[in-house]
Amino acid sequence: MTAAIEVRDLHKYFGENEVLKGIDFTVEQGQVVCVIGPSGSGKSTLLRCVNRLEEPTSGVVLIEGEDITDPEVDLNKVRSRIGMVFQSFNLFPHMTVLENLCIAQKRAKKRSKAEAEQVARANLEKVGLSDKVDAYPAHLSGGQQQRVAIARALSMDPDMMLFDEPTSALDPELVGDVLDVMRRLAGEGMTMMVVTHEMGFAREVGDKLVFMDGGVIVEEGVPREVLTNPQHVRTQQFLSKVL
Ligand SMILES: Nc1ncnc2c1ncn2[C@@H]1O[C@H](COP(=O)(O)OP(=O)(O)OP(=O)(O)O)[C@@H](O)[C@H]1O
Repeated sequence: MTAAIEVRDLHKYFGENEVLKGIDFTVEQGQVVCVIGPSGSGKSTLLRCVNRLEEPTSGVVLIEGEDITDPEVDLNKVRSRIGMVFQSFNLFPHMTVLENLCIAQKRAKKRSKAEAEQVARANLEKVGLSDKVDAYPAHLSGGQQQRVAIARALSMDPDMMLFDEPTSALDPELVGDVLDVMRRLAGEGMTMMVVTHEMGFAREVGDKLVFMDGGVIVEEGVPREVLTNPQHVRTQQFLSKVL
C-alpha cells in the first residue's frame, strides 16, 4: 500500500542555518507517528514541510505517492487533504464556533451553509462540544478551543492530520480532554503525525516514535521500546531529562 507520508532526504535552511539535515521517514496509512526531541531540533519545521507551510530547500515529500515538492502541484488541493492543528488553536476570535467550522468548508469545499453546518455539528459532537456551537472562542477554555480546532480540521474531510504540540499551551488539567479526542481519532484509523512532549500519549497511542536532535532523526522505533530502552546516547540523555 502507498505510504500516507514519505519524506526523502529532506533539507531545510533558514539563511545559513541548516535546520533539517537529510530527513527520511515514512508514515503508513492509519499509523500514528509521534515526533519528540529538544527545543530547536527541527520538529515543527519538519511538520510544516509536510504540507509545505515551509518550503523544503531540497528533498522530496510524497503525500499518498504524490510529490508535493513539485512546483506544479496545486497547494490548496494538497493542504485540503492534510488537517493541521497548531499549539495556538488559531480560531477566528470574532466568529462563533459554528462559523469557525463553516468558513473554510464554504470557501474550499464549496459547501452550502446548510451542508457546512451539518458537517460542523457532527464534528463538534465528535469532540464533545455540541453545546458550544454559538459560543465565541474567548468564552471557551484552552482545551475546548483546541477541540474546536480539531473539529474544524476534521470538517474538511482530511486524509491525515498533523498536530504541532497540540497540548503545550494548555493548563495541565485540560490536556487530558484533548488527548482523549486524539486517541479516539487514532482508534478510528486516522493517519496522524504528532509533535508532542506527551510521552504517555506517544507510548500508548503511537505506532512509531521518532526522536529528533540537531535537525536529524537520531532514533526511531516502537514507542514503548524507544522510551524504555533507548539505543542512542542522545535519546538517553533527552529522555533522562523529560521522563
Ligand atoms: N521561520 C524561521 N526563520 C528562521 N529560523 C527559523 C524559522 N523557523 C524555525 N527556525 C529555526 O529553526 C530551528 C528549528 O526550529 P523548530 O521550531 O523546527 O524546532 P522545534 O524542534 O519544533 O522546537 P520547539 O520544540 O521549541 O518548538 C530553530 O533554531 C529555529 O530558531
